[in-house]
Amino acid sequence: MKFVDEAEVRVEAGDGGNGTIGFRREKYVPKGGPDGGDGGDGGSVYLEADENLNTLIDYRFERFHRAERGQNGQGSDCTGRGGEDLSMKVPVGTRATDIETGEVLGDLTRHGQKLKVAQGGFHGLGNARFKSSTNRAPRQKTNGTPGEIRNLKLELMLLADVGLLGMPNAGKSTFIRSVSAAKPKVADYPFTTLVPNLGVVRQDAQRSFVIADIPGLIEGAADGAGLGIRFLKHLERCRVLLHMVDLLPTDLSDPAHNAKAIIQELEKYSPKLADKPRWLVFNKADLLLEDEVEEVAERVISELNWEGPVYKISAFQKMHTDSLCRDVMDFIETLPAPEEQDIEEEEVAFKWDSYHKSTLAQESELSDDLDDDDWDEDDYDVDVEYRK
Ligand SMILES: Nc1nc2c(ncn2[C@@H]2O[C@H](COP(=O)(O)OP(=O)(O)OP(=O)(O)O)[C@@H](O)[C@H]2O)c(=O)[nH]1
Ligand SMILES: [Mg+2]
Repeated sequence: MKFVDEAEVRVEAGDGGNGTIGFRREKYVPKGGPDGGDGGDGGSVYLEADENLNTLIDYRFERFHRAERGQNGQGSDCTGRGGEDLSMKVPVGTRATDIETGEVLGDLTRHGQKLKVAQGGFHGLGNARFKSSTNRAPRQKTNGTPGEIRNLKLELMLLADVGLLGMPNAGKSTFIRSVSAAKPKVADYPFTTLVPNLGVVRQDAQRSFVIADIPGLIEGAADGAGLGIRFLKHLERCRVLLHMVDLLPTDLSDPAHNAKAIIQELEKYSPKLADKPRWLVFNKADLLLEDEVEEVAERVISELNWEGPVYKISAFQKMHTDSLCRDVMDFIETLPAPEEQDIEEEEVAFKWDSYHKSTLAQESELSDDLDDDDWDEDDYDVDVEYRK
């Protein structure tokens, strides 16, 4: 099955219910006054992060999602029922973007986190609301406002602490197999990995980190060569990148050249990603004599002008992999905790926010302007007494 990490959906919040015009008509209660109730608010649409999901594939097949409309108001001051909200479950790590505006509405990074993506319409006001000292029998009401409609792009960003970067065949999947319980396919041909894999590396009962294995990059990836660079977005939130360099590529290509190509593609894709902490990891050290490993590594380091951390491992034979993981764990722990973005239940800009205020303000200006002569014959000199 194809791994789906992107989906486009249309979300429609419910419209607000309309207000209604009504007057109390009851035996022995002459001129009972206005009693048209307000409508109910329309339901909003939310995304909710669920750690039990790991793909957006369902949203490929079900594109339309609608929350309930608010009911209209009724007589006897009955307010219409509010529409039910709609909650759409998405995997942790999903980002929602408005396709029309390009605005990122938010990232769902924690289980249970909710993000409002379409605001339900506001309820309309019943005529009882428009009663004032100058207008005892108002015939105004307002309609509910339409619910928001958005076309959303959902993208699943894998949340990994560590990202593996490198040419095809460098041994990225072999590495994640040896240090975690993840078992991605490993084979001696390029582009074995077609979809990103995540593995959890456990140091001890309390300490662990998540590592992401993504498909290999090749020269020209930024221009679409190979599988392109679209998978690099999975590394955007990693804290450290491990750049895996094959010490002895089977195609006899030059490790230094390969390493440079990867760095260039990375810089082309995103300078921000290229600025992330990055460690150089030479792999397949078991294929060479120790001196040869040193020699190749030194040459690559000097050609890259590399000054960062360097490791020489054999993913296959688990040589020095434990110490690498220990260092990664320690490094992650020294970093400040990732900023807790307080985006829970974040309100998205809602154009109707001032709707009620402005209609009521307008109406009260209007009724202030009314002369006594304009009074409806239903009007009273005394306040209407409401009795049931
Ligand atoms: N001798 C030796 N072979 C290794 C080592 N690591 C990986 N290999 C071999 O190299 C080949 C490629 O390994 P993968 O782990 O599939 O490489 P990859 O980087 O995930 O490749 P793509 O998924 O195609 O990008 C396989 O035949 C592995 O068995 C190692 O440390 N030593
Ligand atoms: Mg692989």
